Amino acid sequence: MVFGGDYDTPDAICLRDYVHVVDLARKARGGAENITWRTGVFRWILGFGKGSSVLEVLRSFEKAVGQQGVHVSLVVDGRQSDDRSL
Ligand SMILES: O=c1ccn([C@@H]2O[C@H](COP(=O)(O)OP(=O)(O)O[C@H]3O[C@H](CO)[C@@H](O)[C@H](O)[C@H]3O)[C@@H](O)[C@H]2O)c(=O)[nH]1
Repeated sequence: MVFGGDYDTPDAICLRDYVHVVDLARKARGGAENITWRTGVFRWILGFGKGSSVLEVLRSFEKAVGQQGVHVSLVVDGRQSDDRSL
């Protein structure tokens, strides 16, 4: 189920700045190394710097596992109440 097909985006689907879990882990480790010599509260915002729609992510998934013949059927439903696109 894709939530919302009426966003002001190229394919009308909500955008997020998705980050690969390995990149996230690397940055988290880098951040942890940094705080060993600092005090206080720190906030890091991690992003790839490019938005991708839920639809693009699903199509990329299909392509990545395409040799197994995976196809994701999509149903576009209404937006989730508090969902906002990039
Ligand atoms: O079955 C699904 C699941 C998600 N989505 C959409 O995919 C996008 C990403 O959804 P989700 O993975 O739930 O992430 P966010 O909405 O970005 O929320 C995450 O990021 C928020 C801000 O950091 C946190 O508060 C939430 O707990 C955390 O889930 C959104 O547009 C959803 O509407 C769908 O279309 N279908």
